[in-house]
Amino acid sequence: MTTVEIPGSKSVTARALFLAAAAEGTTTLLRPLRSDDTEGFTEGLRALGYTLTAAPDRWTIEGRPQGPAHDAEVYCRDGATTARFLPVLAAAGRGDFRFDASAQMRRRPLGPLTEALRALGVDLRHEEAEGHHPLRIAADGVRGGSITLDAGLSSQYLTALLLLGPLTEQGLRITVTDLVSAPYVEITVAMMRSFGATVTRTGRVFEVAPGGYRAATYPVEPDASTASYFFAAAALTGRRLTVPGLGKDALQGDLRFVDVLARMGARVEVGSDRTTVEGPAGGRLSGLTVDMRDISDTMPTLAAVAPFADAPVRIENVANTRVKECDRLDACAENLRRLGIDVATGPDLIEIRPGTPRGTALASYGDHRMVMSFSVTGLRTPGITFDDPGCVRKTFPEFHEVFGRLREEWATAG
Ligand SMILES: O=C(O)C1=C[C@@H](OP(=O)(O)O)[C@@H](O)[C@H](O)C1
Ligand SMILES: C=C(OP(=O)(O)O)C(=O)O
Repeated sequence: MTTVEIPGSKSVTARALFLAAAAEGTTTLLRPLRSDDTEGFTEGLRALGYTLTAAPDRWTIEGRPQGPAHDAEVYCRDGATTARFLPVLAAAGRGDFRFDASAQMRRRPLGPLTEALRALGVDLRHEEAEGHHPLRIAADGVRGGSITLDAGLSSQYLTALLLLGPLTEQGLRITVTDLVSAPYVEITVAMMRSFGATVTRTGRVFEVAPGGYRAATYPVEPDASTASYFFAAAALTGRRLTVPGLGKDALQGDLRFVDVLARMGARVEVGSDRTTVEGPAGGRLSGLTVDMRDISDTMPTLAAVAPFADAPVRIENVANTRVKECDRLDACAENLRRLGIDVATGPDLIEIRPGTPRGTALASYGDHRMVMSFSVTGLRTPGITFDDPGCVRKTFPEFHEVFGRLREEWATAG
C-alpha cells in the first residue's frame, strides 16, 4: 500500500493568512502551503505592512485589527485568492492602495466583488478594464450594511465579503442570488468561526456580526484538490493509495472527488483522519454523468482519466471553469484531442468518449491543473510531455518529484 503526504491546502492557507492579519494578537499557522500562490499572498501582506515569520512548517503573523494603515502597491501574481481577498483587507484599512496581477489573473473577472464593495461605499476604481485588475482603492474603513451578490461565476466574491464582515462597523448582511463552488464558502464560514467571528446563514442570506477576529493556532489540512491527482492515479492503475490528514472532518469539498471515483468502480474508505482509494482491477473504470459545480477544480482530473472508462464520461455544470487559469473546458478538450480522444464540449459541459490515448506534446496553458491532471494520464500513456511543466508551482512546486517517486515505486513493485 502506498501513502502520499500532500502539502497544505491553498484555500485554507489563504483564508488563514487573511484571518491572522485581521485578528487581534499573534497567529501561528501549522503546515501551511508554500507555493507561488501563498508566497504571493504573504508578499502582498508584507507590502500592506504586516509582519510574518516563516519557518518551513510554522508561520507566525502579527495581527492588526485596524487594517493596513499606509499607502501600498500589491502585486497578486496568478492567485485569485490573493487578488480577490487582499483588496477587501485593504478596503477595511486606511490609505491609498493599488492592486495589480499577472496577465492571466488580469483576464479573470472580479466585477461582482468590486461592485459590492462600491455598494458598501468603498472608493474603488478599475485602472483599465472595468471589473478587472489593476485597481485602486482609497480606503477609509467600511461601515457595513446589506448587499446583494451574484456569486455564480466565483464563490471567492462571497468569501471575500464574508471575511470583510467582522471588520465593518455595523456588520454585513449578504443576500446571494447564485453560488458556484459552494463548499468553499463552508470552509470560509468554519474558519471565520475558528478565529472568533459570528456568522449565520439562513438559506441565501448570510449575516456577519461586527467585532473583529481573535488570533489562533491553526493547523492547515492537506490540499484536497492536489490529492485528487493521487486518488485518480490509484483508480487508473488498480492500486491502493492512502492520503493521511484528510478524513471525515476535512473542510474541503474537493475531497468529494473520491465519491466520483467510487461511482466509477474504485473502493473508497474515508476514515477519521485519512482517505484510501483502491482502483478496480486493471484500472477498468466505468463511465458516468456527473455534476461538478461544487468541486470543479477536480474537473480536469476526471477529464484526464476519462478516456480509460468503459463508457462516456460527461461532466456537467462547470461553466465557471472557463474563467480559471485558462478556459479549462477548451483546454481539456484540446489536450484530449491531441491524445487522439473523441470529445465534445458545450457552454458548461464536456463529454469524453472511451479511447486509447497516444502519447504526445500537450499544452499547459500556464495552468497547474492541466499539467498535474494529464500527468495522471501519463501513468498509462507513455510519451506525454508539457510545454510548461513548471507551472505546477502555483499550488505544488514539488509535484513532479513526488509524482515521479510514486511512478518509480509502482514500477518497481510491478
Ligand atoms: O475560495 C477558494 O479558495 C477557491 C474557490 C474556488 O474558486 P471559484 O469559487 O472561483 O470557483 C476554487 O476553484 C479555487 O481554486 C479556490
Ligand atoms: C482556480 C484555481 O485557483 P484560483 O482561483 O485560486 O486562482 C485553482 O487552483 O484551480
